[in-house]
Amino acid sequence: MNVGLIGAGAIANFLLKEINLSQKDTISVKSVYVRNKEKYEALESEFGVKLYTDLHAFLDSEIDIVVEAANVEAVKTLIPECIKKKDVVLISVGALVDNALLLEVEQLAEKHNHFIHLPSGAIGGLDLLQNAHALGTVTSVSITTRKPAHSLIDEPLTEEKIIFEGKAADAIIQFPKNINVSIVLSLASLGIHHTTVRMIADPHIEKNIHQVEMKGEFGDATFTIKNNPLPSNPKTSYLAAMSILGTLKRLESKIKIG
Ligand SMILES: NC(=O)C1=CN([C@@H]2O[C@H](COP(=O)(O)OP(=O)(O)OC[C@H]3O[C@@H](n4cnc5c(N)ncnc54)[C@H](O)[C@@H]3O)[C@@H](O)[C@H]2O)C=CC1
Ligand SMILES: O=C([O-])CC(=O)C(=O)O
Repeated sequence: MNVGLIGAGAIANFLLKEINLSQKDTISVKSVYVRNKEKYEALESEFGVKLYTDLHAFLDSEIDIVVEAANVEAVKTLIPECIKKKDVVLISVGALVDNALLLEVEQLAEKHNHFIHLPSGAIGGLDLLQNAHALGTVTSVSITTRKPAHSLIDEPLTEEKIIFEGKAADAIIQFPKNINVSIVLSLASLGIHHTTVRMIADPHIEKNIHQVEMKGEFGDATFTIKNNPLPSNPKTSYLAAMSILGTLKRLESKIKIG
């Protein structure tokens, strides 16, 4: 499977390194869409990829699937065109808080017979949640996210501080780089207006910790994920980058688990 990447930041570099240099399987990154070619030209020789600044040339290059690893704005502006030509993997899932965009990409995917894959990112348990909601009987879903204070706010803290309490729909607007996980969690069951988010800035931790709680007719479940940060962007968890690779590997596999 040939991958076209959008973005050349922390997650994109993880994927370039792990897929093109370390992995010995059938996945390969061939093309990278960037806004500034000069800035990233070293990637071409380092990873054997071709850089593009023209979206259509990127989409017409030798790729089977587009992986977005940029930001919510890039999803809004680029993904509707991408989905007309290719399957897409999105990690800046927060963009889909915009219902008009969600409907647009869903309809385009239907019309052009492509798929939109939303990796679990920095959390887990989405398989369980979707199963538990197969009859529409999940009744509550919440996520408490605790991150190093400096990842979330500029204000210096000596003690932990709750910086957000409310619904996922509002959390992602206030923290578009930090709480994409709440939107994939929302899309997996109760939606952005019924999924509860609490965010805590903690000056005493190094990890990105997400606690997900769900209840319904199935029973209840709690997951705590203590993520190591990605060194090149500590706001982002290592697992979030890995989840894209996991999604790509599952696409290749003939046995689908979960
Ligand atoms: N779903 C999840 O669980 C998670 C999602 N994320 C999201 O993943 C995305 C990428 O994260 P990182 O790699 O850590 O961020 P980063 O800031 O290291 O890299 C983003 C890159 O995208 C580039 N970019 C921005 N707009 C672009 C555009 N229109 N076209 C091409 N390139 C563009 C930037 O120049 C930058 O190099 C962010 O939106 C982040 O919020 C991060 C962690 C978890
Ligand atoms: O990486 C994480 O721990 C979560 C994150 O930034 C996001 O969901 O946007």
